[in-house]
Amino acid sequence: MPTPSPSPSPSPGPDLLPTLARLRFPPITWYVLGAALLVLLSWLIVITVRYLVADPETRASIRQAFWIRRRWHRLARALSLVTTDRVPTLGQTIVIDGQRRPEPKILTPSIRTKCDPYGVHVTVNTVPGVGLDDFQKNAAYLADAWGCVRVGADKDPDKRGRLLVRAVRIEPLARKTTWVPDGKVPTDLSRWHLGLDEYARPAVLHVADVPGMVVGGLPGKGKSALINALISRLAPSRTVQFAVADGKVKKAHEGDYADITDRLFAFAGADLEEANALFKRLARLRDERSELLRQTLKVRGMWEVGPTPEWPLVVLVIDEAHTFFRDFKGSDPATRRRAELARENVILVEELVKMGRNTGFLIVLITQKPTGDAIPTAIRDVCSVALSFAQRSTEAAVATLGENIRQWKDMDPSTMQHSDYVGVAVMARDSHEGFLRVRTPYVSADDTARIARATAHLTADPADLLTSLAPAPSALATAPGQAPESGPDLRTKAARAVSTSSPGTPADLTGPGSTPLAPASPGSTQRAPRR
Ligand SMILES: Nc1ncnc2c1ncn2[C@@H]1O[C@H](COP(=O)(O)OP(=O)(O)OP(=O)(O)O)[C@@H](O)[C@H]1O
Repeated sequence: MPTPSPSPSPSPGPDLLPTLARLRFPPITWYVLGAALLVLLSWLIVITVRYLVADPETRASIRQAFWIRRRWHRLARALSLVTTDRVPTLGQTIVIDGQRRPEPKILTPSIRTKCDPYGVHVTVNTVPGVGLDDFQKNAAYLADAWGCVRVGADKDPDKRGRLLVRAVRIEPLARKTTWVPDGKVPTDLSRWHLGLDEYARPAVLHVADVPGMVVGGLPGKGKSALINALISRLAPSRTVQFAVADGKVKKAHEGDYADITDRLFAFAGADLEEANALFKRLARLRDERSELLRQTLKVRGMWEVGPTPEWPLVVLVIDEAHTFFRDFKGSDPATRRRAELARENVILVEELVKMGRNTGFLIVLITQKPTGDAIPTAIRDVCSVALSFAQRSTEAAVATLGENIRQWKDMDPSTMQHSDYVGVAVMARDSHEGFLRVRTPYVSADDTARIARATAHLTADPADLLTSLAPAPSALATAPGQAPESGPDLRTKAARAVSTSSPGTPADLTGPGSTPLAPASPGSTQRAPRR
C-alpha cells in the first residue's frame, strides 16, 4: 500500500524569497519599505551615539531603563498594577455569537523612560483602577525589581492621568557636590536652587514665598556652607543687600563673616544692644517701605514686581540666633536690661518675619542649639521654611523642624550622623506635607569671600536708596476731593532717615547718631562703606 505523501508544510520555507521576488509589488511598497528601514537605521544610530557619548553612570541608567521597559508587562502583572477589562468592545459584540464570552483584556499602564546619571525617570500613563496610590504602595517592590535605592511616584503636574515615577539608582544624598560660584548676576531672584533632593530632582525654594527660614544642625554639618551658597548666589545682584547679626563674635572682623563685610550694609556682633539697634533699624526700614510701597512701586507686595536696585531684597542673616533671644534670669540691673533687650529682639524679629516679605525682607535664622528655646516659637512659627542638618536627637530635630518630624521617622535628621550626610538637610515647608531631604552643594568660605570682594561696590544702605524713590512733597499733596493724608510727610521721613549719614561716610558708622535708622551705641552696628 503506497504510503501517503506528507501534507505540504504551511510555511513557505526556502521558497519564500523566490516567491517574494516573483511577486510584483507596486514601486510605492519598496519606497515605503526603504523609508521605514532608513528611519529604523537612523533611530539605531541615534541611540547608539547617545549611549556612547554618555558618561558611565548615564550609560548604566540607559541599560537599567532598557530592562525596566523590557520587563514592565510582567512586573506590572505581578504587582497588580494592571486592570482587567471584561467589557466587550463594540466590534466584539457584533462578531461574537451569544454562546461565547469575549476574552477579558489586560490593560497595562504604558511607560516611557528618560535617563540621567542618578537613575531613570519613568512616565506612566495610568489605566482605570490603577493610580498614584498603587504605585506609591508598591514603591519598595519596584525599587527591588529595578535594582534601585529608592522609587518615588508623583502626579505629573502637566497632564492629568499621568504619573512621574523616579527610580534612583545612585543615592543622591550620599554624593557630595561642590559649587564654585561664578559671580554671574542671577536672572531670577525669586528662586533659590538649594541642591538635589533624594530623587535627584532640583530642590528649589521660592524665596518670594518665604518671609523667614530657620536653619539648625550640629556644628560642622553644613550650615555655613549653605549661607555661603546663598550669599555667593545673590551678592552679584545690585538688587540684594545683606545684613548680619552674628552671635558668635564681638566684631565684624572676627568669625565667619569677616571676609565678606564689604558686601554687608550692616553688621552686629553678640552684644545685645548692638543687635537690638540693628533689628530696630531694620524694623524702621520696614515701616518706611511699607508706607512707600503703594505710592512708589504701585503694588501690594514687592515680589509682584521683584526687587530693584532702589528697592533691594534685604537679606538679614541671624547666626547663632539663640544669643539674641535668650531668656535671662536674674534681678540685677545688668541682667534685667539684657532680658529686656532679648524680649524686644524677639518682638522685632518676629515682626520682621511676619510683615517683612511684602516689603522685601528675607530673614534667615541659624542655630546649633538643640533645644526648643533656641529660636522662640513666636518666631519659628512664622518662618515658613525650616532646614535641619544632622542633629544629635529627635528632640533637637523637633526644635528646628517642629513636632511633625516625629511622625516621619525615616526623615529624622538624628539618623544622619554618618559623615556621608554632611551637607544634607531635612526641609519642612509650610505649604507641603511631610519633609524633603536635600543634598546641598559645598561652597567654600574663600569662594564666598572672592565674590563678596568682587561685588563690594554694589553695597548700599537700603534706607538711603529709599530717598530716591520717595515721591516729591507735591506728589503727596492732597489731590482734589481727597482727604489730606495723615502722618508725616513720607519724603521728609525718608530723607530724615538718611540725614544723619552724609555721603562718603566711612565704613564704620557705629558711633552715636551715625546709624541712620537707629542710632547705636559706640562700637556697635557697623556698616560697610557706601560707594
Ligand atoms: N554641603 C556640603 N557638602 C560637603 N561637605 C560639606 C558641606 N557643607 C559643609 N561641608 C564640610 O563640613 C565642614 C563644616 O561645614 P560648615 O562650616 O558649613 O558647618 P557648620 O554647620 O556651619 O558648623 P558651625 O556651626 O561650627 O559653623 C566644611 O568645612 C566642609 O568640609
